[in-house]
Amino acid sequence: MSVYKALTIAGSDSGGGAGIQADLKTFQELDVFGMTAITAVTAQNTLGVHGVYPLPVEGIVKQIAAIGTDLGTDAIKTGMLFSSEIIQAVSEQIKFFKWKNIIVDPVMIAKGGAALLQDEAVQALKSYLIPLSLVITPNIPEAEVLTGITIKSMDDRKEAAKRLHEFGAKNVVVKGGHDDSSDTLVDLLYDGAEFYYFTSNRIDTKNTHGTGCTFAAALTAEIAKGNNVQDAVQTAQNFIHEAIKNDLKLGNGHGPTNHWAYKKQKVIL
Ligand SMILES: Nc1ncnc2c1ncn2[C@@H]1O[C@H](COP(=O)(O)OP(=O)(O)O)[C@@H](O)[C@H]1O
Ligand SMILES: Cc1ncc(COP(=O)(O)O)c(N)n1
Repeated sequence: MSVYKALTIAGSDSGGGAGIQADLKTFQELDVFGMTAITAVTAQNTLGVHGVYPLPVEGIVKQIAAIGTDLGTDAIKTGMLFSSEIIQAVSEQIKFFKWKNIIVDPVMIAKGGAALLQDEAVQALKSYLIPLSLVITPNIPEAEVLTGITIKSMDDRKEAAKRLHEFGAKNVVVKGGHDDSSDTLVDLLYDGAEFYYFTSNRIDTKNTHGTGCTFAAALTAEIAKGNNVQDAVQTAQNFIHEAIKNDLKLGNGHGPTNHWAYKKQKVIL
């Protein structure tokens, strides 16, 4: 039996719904062996972020090197990277180990508004990490910050996707969760030649903590298993859809999604 592996380089969410915790749960559900390099510890729950504690860059580099010099990985997901120093160091490690299947979720702001990326680090994302990515998965506000394009329509989103491709991302997914103009939700994929539209029904819930992390982790797991980007985006959308639809109703604020739901529903079918 082949064991496929994925490494997540991201922040820890003590509440278990986003960050490293969401990534590991998603990898496990999709039959991929998960490994971690933690960039920052957050004190967080469904009500918000109560503290952010970045790790020393040396400690982050050592975690990545520990994977690179022994276990290896089939794909990497990056999430909360916090500072330009961390982004540079992570990018150098990715180049050093010649890793290719890099999925960049350009995490900037938590749902409650707390900054998970310093403002000056946006340029480092563009200069160092995005050019190494196989797929970048911004939500609409993140795509706006990265490109400077105000996104009001699908044409604006396509323009932003093209710009992100010019920055060096081989594939761009501009996710549609923040466009509440319709009940149909569209995640847009651009591969440098064509646009692909992945549609789903919008679910009316406040429990969307960690949706972006979970979507990108599912995409990473599918790439780790050797699937192509289009199929991986479709599975990621199916995974997050089930996770949101079958929410767990935990906590008093924006609750986590249900990482068990996709697999359970597949077993029942
Ligand atoms: N209310 C919702 N109903 C169904 N799917 C959703 C909903 N909100 C987000 N999604 C899906 O979750 C994923 C993350 O979307 P988005 O909210 O745009 O990103 P982020 O969580 O990074 O802000 C996307 O695949 C999107 O289609
Ligand atoms: C450690 C960490 N990483 C990422 C997010 C973004 O999650 P969301 O999907 O809620 O925007 C988060 N809240 N915490």
